[in-house]
Amino acid sequence: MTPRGTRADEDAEDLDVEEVLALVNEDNGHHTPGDHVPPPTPHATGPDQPDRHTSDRHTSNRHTSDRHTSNQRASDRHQTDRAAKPDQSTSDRHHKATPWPEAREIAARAAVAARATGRAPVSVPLDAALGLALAAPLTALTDLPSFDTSAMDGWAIAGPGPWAVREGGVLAGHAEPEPLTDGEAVRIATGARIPPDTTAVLRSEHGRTDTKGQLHATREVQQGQDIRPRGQECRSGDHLLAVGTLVTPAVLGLAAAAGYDTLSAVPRPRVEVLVLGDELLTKGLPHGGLIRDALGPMLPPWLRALGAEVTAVRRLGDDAKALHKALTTSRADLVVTTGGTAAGPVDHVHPTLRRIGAELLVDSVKVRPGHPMLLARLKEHQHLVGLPGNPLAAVSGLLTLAEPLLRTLAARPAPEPYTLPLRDAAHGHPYDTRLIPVVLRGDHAVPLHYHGPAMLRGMAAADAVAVVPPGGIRAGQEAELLDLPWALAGIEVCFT
Ligand SMILES: Nc1nc2c(c(=O)[nH]1)N[C@H]1C(S)=C(S)[C@@H](COP(=O)(O)OP(=O)(O)OC[C@H]3O[C@@H](n4cnc5c(N)ncnc54)[C@H](O)[C@@H]3O)O[C@H]1N2
Ligand code: MOO
Repeated sequence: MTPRGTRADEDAEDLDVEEVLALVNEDNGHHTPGDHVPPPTPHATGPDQPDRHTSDRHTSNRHTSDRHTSNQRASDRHQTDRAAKPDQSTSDRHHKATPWPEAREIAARAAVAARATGRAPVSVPLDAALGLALAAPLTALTDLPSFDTSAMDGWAIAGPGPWAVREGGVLAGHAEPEPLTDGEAVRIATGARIPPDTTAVLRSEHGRTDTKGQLHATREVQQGQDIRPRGQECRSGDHLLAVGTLVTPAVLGLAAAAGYDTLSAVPRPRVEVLVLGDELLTKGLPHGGLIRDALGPMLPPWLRALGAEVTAVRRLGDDAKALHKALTTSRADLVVTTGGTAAGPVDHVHPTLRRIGAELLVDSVKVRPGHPMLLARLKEHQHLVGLPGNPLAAVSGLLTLAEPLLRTLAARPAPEPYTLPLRDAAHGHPYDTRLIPVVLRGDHAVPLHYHGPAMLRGMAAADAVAVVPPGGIRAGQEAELLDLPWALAGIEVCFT
């Protein structure tokens, strides 16, 4: 929604005065000749500045780093500058910005409330249940195995050998065979029912028949060997899986084996995507100031990988009326907008939310890129995530707000947090969390270049995203990592 020519390039985020100062402080004055460092100017943040360092809930060793301390000094200096010349509008925006970890918690909590009141479990055929969370425990509907089963191809035998071999044989799927008598054997296949009074199964490679047709064991036979007794894995009524278990391919297999045709599951949250911006093309090359829409193709599969059912992707241009109508008529659990979150002349998201009386739960986040992202409650069970238009900023909004919200609505388990050392240093923002695409190489994460807010080049090559706390991370220092939904499983099996 950026009217052409009205706004400076946001990639200049990397030249933000706060950050340049932080880098200066990190270097402790060791500049190479010709370094250009802008002089301190009146700072663009609000009077809550000193609290920022303590309000972020990253690991404590990061907070106590030298870098942090030097940033604190930079912050103190900014405080003085601000006192001399406050900027009210930007001050307000920074003042209300939510720390990154807290924004994620607010998104998850909003979904807990919506899920508790608004989302009944559904009964889903097995072939449609992949990726859903179980809404009822999986309880065995049968014994498994449901009959005594041969574990091997060979002979069912009764008593000590040699054995007289009965005519015919028993195959998997046959009805219950006639009982054996002592000294008798019958050919049997893996998975076939064990005849009553069988004492063991002799594998085909462990038996030989003599010229009179008598069967001899070529090694010692143990009572019950290679018989899978009925109920070995579970008895009918046994609890197999808990409520909330993610339905994976293996869960589908177990459910089928245990007798299920349908599963009671938490439905996928329905998500509608509204792509805003008159400047967007859906095909061909950029021309005449128009650019390709990168978010329309990227968001639906990403949202599906996060557990959503994408019910519609609509391109609304920069049309406040159309946005108002779309928001007031949507029946989705979550509306995701792209662009229009800032305060430009055609940024209609905030005015429209005000107009419809939506409650802003998060109104900008202390994260780079993507700080103008927002979360609003439209109705009791309906939320809106406003993603900034810059493509990597939109990814940041997905990871920060949409992921915890959708995961919680879908009742999926939270991923286990994990860290890896960064191979190279990652510069941080002085006050905000920074999200940087990384590739995983051995036991290190390697930060990628091309992570400006308008760029997807780094993210498209990434395995994960590193969470860089205020002040940055030194080479070799551990960084929290967020997995991308396809990185571990591969795109075809990320349960979309
Ligand atoms: N005066 C200020 N201007 C801006 C601020 C600020 O704090 N003060 N924040 C900047 C930041 S940070 C971001 S991020 C953007 C967020 O802007 P919007 O959410 O209003 O997004 P737009 O202005 O509509 O677009 C921004 C940028 O992204 C391009 N875009 C939009 N949609 C798409 C899409 N679907 N595919 C590809 N590219 C898209 C759009 O053309 C713009 O270039 O605001 C800054 N401004
Ligand atoms: O710089 Mo904005 O942070 O592009 O999201």
